[in-house]
This record gives sequence, structure tokens and C-alpha cells, in this order.
Amino acid sequence: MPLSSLTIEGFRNLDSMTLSFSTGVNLFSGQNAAGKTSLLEAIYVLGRARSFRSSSLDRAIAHGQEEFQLVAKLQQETNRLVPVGISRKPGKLMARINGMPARRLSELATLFPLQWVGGNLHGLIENGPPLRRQFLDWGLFHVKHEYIQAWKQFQTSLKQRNAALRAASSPKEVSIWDRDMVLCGEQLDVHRSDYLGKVKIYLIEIMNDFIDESESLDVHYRRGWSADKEYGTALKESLLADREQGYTRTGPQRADFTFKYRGKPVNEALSRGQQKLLIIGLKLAQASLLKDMTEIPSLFLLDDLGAELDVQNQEKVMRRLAGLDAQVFATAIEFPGATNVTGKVNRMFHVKHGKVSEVV
Ligand SMILES: Nc1ncnc2c1ncn2[C@@H]1O[C@H](COP(=O)(O)OP(=O)(O)OP(=O)(O)O)[C@@H](O)[C@H]1O
Repeated sequence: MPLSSLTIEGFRNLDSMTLSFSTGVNLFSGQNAAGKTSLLEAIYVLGRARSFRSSSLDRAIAHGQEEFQLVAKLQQETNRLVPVGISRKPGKLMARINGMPARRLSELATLFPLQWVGGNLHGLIENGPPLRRQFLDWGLFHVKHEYIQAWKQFQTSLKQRNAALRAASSPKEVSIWDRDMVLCGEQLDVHRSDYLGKVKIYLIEIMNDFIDESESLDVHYRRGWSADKEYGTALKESLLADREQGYTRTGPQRADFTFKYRGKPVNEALSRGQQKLLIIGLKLAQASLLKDMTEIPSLFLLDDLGAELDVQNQEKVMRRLAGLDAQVFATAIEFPGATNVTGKVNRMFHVKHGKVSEVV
């Protein structure tokens, strides 16, 4: 659901304010340190209940304030507005949906799926597997309800098995968790492999805008245990080593995927800007798949899209977003920029010293 308005209090350097948005493209310009990224961060915190900047949300509380509050009105198809809010006092997070406390923070994510395109984007290629697993899990949480159940059950059994390994329990006490892990772990694997296969089809079509021979792009999925073994067998075979190491070394908690282009790792085969486009392409692919499977459009937060991208490529990204009916929040030092090409820019704002004013 698109954001119709956002009320901000006590967040980073931003003044207390209420902003109304367009369901299309919203642009925020301003000098360094004006508060543009903080504004995107506020929207991100509402959708994901965490920040892309700080590991603790306490740091986002404005200096000298005791808490922050973010309240958005989400626009349903019927034009009815659904209020959602999140507040943070040091160490304490509260979320409300439609006037009621949210049962789970993930309920916020279900209401408005967010995609972040900004700093640390390259981490999806350069960092270790956790970010890539998060990408898979996040995508599947939104399209497959049975996935959430299997994921939670797997995590619970894995924790118990690892606790038993740390406590140097007997092989029998450790293996008691294997049955559940195998049942759920194999489900996770089937869903992940299928999901990534679908994402790849979208990705190749999208990347056709950005690179030659996009069909030479390959996504290689690793499930976390040997490809030629059943998970139960792999777990049994690793028991001895697991007991030595004190944790479970095999399973979907080790899954990963990598990209190749023309048979080479993408960090060698693609330029830095092309790698950024690949990650944006992946996010566009995820949002397209989500829309096709659930009819739910995504929100995109673009922080300085122009960094590393030429104007033509920025235009192509914006065209894709327009085709997806995504609500877009974009920042740049100056406007008009390439973000304006689609003719879909509906609202422009200027940010200065934490104050946001609409440019008319
Ligand atoms: N908890 C906080 N309370 C008050 N101010 C903060 C807090 N956290 C960060 N700031 C300040 O907020 C300012 C705005 O930062 P922000 O990253 O939003 O700017 P920006 O407009 O995106 O700049 P740039 O174009 O340089 O990326 C910075 O000067 C930062 O020091």
C-alpha cells in the first residue's frame, strides 16, 4: 500500500512535521547533511522495524529527545487510509497498525514491501551469504505463507540442536532435532530454489536494458549441503564434525547464491556501475515477481541513484519503476535530474537543515 502521508517526531536531525506524498515519484533535493537520507530512513524504519544505518534504533532518536515517533497513513485500494506507527524509546520499540498494537513487527513489512537502493548496495555481491539469504527469505515471506512457518520451525530446531552440541550432549540427544530440521530444511530448499529460478527469469529480462547478452547472466544457488545427498544423510554424516565444532555445519542456514556473467564472477566481468545495476535489477525482479504473484506494488527508496550511474541508466531504472507502479522516494543533491524523465514525478521537496518544504 502506498504511503499517503508521514508524520515524523524526534527522528535524527529532522524537524517535527507531516508530509503528504504522491503515489508515484517523490523527489527530495538538498545539500549534504540536510536530512535527505534520514527521511528515507524514517520510511524504511516504518516498513522494516530496523535501520539500514545503525544496528540500534536508539541512535536514530534525535539528540536531546527521549523518543522518536513515526506515523504513516497507508492508502488502500478503496482509498481508505490505514494508520501505522512505530515509536522508539531507548531499548523499547512499539508498533501499531490501525490503532492496535502490532502482534509481530513483520506485519508492517507485509503492508508495504520496501526496497532499499542506496549505500552498501554492493554488499549483496561483495559480503558474505547472510545478506543474500535475507534477500531470499524476505522475498519468500511475501509470496509463500507456508514458508514462514517452515522457516521459524527450522530456526527453533537448529537452535536446540546447536545448544545440545555446545553442551557436548550425546549423539542421540543431538540427533533428536534432525527429523524436524530435515522436514523443514528440505521445504526451505525447494522454495528457495524455485523462487530464485523465477527471479532469474525476471532479472535476465530486466538486465537486457543494461548489459549486452543478459542471457549470459547466471545465478547459481547453493542449498547448504551436498547437491547429491538428502539432507538427512548430510546431517548424519556431519554429526562427528558438528560435535567437534559445537554447531551444525550443514543445512539451509548455510545456503547462498552467486552470480556469473559469461561464465565469470560478476565482480570481474561487470563494471562497478553495472554491478550496481545488477543489484537494482535483482530488486526490480523481486518487486515484479511480488506484483505478479500478489498484485501488491512495492515502495522503492532511492538514495542518490545518480552515484555510479550515467543519466541513461538512471532513466531506464526510473522507467522500470514507473512500469511497476512502484511508489518511489528518491534523493539527490540537485533537481531536476534523470529521475524526472518518466514525466511521473509528482511531488518535489527541498530539504534544508532538517526542514522539508514542497517545491511547487
Ligand atoms: N540522532 C541524531 N540526532 C540529530 N542529528 C543526527 C542524528 N543522527 C545523525 N544526525 C545528523 O543528521 C544530519 C543529516 O544526515 P543525512 O545523512 O540525513 O543527510 P543527507 O541529506 O542525506 O546528506 P548527504 O547528501 O551528505 O548524504 C547529519 O548531519 C547527521 O550528523
